[in-house]
Amino acid sequence: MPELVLELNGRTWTLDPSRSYTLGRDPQGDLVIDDARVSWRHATISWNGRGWAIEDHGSTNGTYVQGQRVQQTELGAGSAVHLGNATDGPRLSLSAAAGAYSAPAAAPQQAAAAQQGWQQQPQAPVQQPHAPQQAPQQGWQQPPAQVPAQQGGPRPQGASPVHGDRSPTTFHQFSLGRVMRIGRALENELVVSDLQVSRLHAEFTATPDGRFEIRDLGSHNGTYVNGQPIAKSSTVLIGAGDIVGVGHSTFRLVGDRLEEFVDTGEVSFSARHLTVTVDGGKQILRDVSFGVPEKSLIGVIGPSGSGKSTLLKALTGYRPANQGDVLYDNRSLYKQFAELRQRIGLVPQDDILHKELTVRKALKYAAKLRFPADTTEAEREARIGEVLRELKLDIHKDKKVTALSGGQRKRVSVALELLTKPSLIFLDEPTSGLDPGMDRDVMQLLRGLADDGRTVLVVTHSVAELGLCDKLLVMAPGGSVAYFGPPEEALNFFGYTTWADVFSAFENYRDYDWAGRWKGSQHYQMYAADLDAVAPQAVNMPPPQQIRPPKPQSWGSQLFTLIRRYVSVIASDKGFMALMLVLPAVLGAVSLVIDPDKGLLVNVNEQTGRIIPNGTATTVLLILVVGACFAGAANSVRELIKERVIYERERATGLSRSAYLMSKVIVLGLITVIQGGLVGAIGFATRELPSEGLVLGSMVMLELSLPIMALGFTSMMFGLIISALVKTAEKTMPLLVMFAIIQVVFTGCLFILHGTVGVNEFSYLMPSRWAVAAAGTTLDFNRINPNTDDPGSTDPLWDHDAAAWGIDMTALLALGALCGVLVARFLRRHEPEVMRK
Ligand SMILES: Nc1ncnc2c1ncn2[C@@H]1O[C@H](COP(=O)(O)OP(=O)(O)OP(=O)(O)O)[C@@H](O)[C@H]1O
Repeated sequence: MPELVLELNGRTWTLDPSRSYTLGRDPQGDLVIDDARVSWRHATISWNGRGWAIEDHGSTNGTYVQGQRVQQTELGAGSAVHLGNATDGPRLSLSAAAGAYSAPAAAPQQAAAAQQGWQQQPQAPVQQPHAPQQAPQQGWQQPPAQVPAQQGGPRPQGASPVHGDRSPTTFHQFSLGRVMRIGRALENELVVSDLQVSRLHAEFTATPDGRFEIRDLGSHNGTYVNGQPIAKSSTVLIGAGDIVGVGHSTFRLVGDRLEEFVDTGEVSFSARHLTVTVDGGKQILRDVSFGVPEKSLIGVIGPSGSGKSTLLKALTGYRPANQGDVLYDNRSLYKQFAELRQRIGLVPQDDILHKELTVRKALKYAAKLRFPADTTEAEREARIGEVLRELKLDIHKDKKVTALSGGQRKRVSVALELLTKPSLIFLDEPTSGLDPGMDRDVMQLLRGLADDGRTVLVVTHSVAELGLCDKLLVMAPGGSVAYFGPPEEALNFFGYTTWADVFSAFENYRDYDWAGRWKGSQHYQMYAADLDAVAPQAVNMPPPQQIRPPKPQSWGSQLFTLIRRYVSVIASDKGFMALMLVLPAVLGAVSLVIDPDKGLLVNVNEQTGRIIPNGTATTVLLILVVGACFAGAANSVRELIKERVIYERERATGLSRSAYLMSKVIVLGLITVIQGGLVGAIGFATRELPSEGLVLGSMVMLELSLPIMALGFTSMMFGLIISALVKTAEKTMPLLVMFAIIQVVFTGCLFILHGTVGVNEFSYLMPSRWAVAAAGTTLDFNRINPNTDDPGSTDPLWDHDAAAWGIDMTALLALGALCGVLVARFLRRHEPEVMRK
């Protein structure tokens, strides 16, 4: 095979045709060219079977042969190539090798290069793919060869890079007229061992007329073509260059072969010109660009309000930037959000765990919600075991999350995100509130995660362990970049000895042009200039229906899991359970002290035949109604706010809003209805009641208790509204008290509402009004509590007939349903922006 000798800056390499060579500023590349005009991964030189060729990887400043910018061209002895500039960019001269290729010959050159400061990757043994065997009768073939996905591996002829300059992991050969099914199950022609993939996920068909199709087989996590999801069970034609995504794998057609790329996490990541503008035109993130190679840990620091959280939201797509792009493995995150979102893990500042559960249970429910419905319990358990071992949590797995230290708890949050093997992990202040030892522990954990083949970005306030990061991004007031580069050079860059000084400078010179200082620096030239050279572009996200996350589980299955998890959480909190019983019992019992010997019947003066108002009945009903209102609302008022962070994260991973809400309504509804029953049973048990009800005949006590139970339910729904509206849990208590007092006022027991224009109509919005009315129809409230100001006038809501009882109950429950609709709307406000559909 013909070798080529490459000469650059007076040094020479004998190129081996069995591998390719990456050129660029990336220290991990084969030929490292430290020139700002050269891109991080600029180009690759490889033997294509016929000759040597150079291929540009979309470099900013271009690759030039004979003064012409080239994308891909063949090279021969005597060729000269300039990188970054046609005339004075670094020049590669190529000449024929003197003798036949011999592997040892390369070694001394490598050693020499290393001594001279040139970094070359050790020449890892690379398996050359064998010529694929054509076996049409057998249909699809298993891969003829496994090629390690690493830089510098051989690339098949004619293929252009899809994922940076990574090489395909595997090739699959196929023949016309055959079908190749992809899935997790062993019976597929192409088995993908990835829990994100359904057992029978999709199938490629090579039609007899030479076209190729991909058909989704009703997969849980979706099949994607060029980052866009295809409809469930639909078929789409694919052509050369189209990328089909299935779980962590992507496939591309090259001739009659299918190249498979498996995302093992070792992918590059960059942000270009990210700018976020809020209503009113104010920019809160300004032109942020940075990029890192695979396996990087990036620290982000900056003073309060410098846009760190905004940046995190832009990078994760939670709140996409208005301008710029985020490139994941050279693919646009925004354009291909539907597919790439599944590769992102986000650990918010607050723990995304139910603290009452044990570590294992918390992970079990998370896995059940995030993995496709067709994963078995054993598969999920196995993955949980792997993650627990990886994060050294297996000894704590049966402990409740509350019993763990802050650092361990953070580990569990990370473990939860790692379940689905994300390649990019973002953490928002994971060490806030931790002592210095735990801070180090968490940062070392992140270092390990990056080293194991992931890109990890951590926003932090703690500067003690920044040295563990590969790169540091310092944000300046106003949301612009003040520095990006190695952490050890950062203080020097700012000219201070401590970070406290740097932050003081940010504070004292808020209007200083920190971004201008950064852009005028050498560090900028070295670490960000080439990313910035691409013109900023406006963000055009696909329509919301295309970026909706797939629902790995059906609605019913999500609901079932959520109910089980919620019941587990409640069951593990014995104090709460006891309170739920004691509260209605006490509220019911206090009504017994009110004129204990008096009943709830109409008082008629036997001599005169006139009706005497029965104050005991109105007071008892008032107390029971207030008890039910209070118990119902108190159950739910903290429910959504305390789980908001968990909800936000789970919503981004495909949780259904309505399934979530319904799980709360069912569990809390059941609890409040039982509590209402208890309040009614205690309150009415010792009282003299009418002998016949209007609807349930002799079951008068039940007929009277049903409005109390329904009131408990509707009050619980009001509580959920409060919980969905407030920003902090502390605000719920005053609102709960306010709600209960308003209910007292509008019961109709304290003053006559009927006939008071405006007030009466307003009272129709109050659940207590309808509950008192429904019980009042049975007790005949128009006679128990007659309108003395306007004798003879009666309240139609209190009419002593079954129809009035039915209307009152319907109105009460309809109010509850209306609250449900409102809660769903308010919940939407707390979802990642891309989820608000
Ligand atoms: N939706 C919005 N509308 C208007 N201004 C906003 C909005 N979101 C954030 N801001 C403002 O943008 C700036 C950056 O906010 P951001 O939360 O990203 O800062 P931060 O660096 O994360 O701060 P901290 O360290 O305090 O969390 C702040 O001044 C904030 O008030």
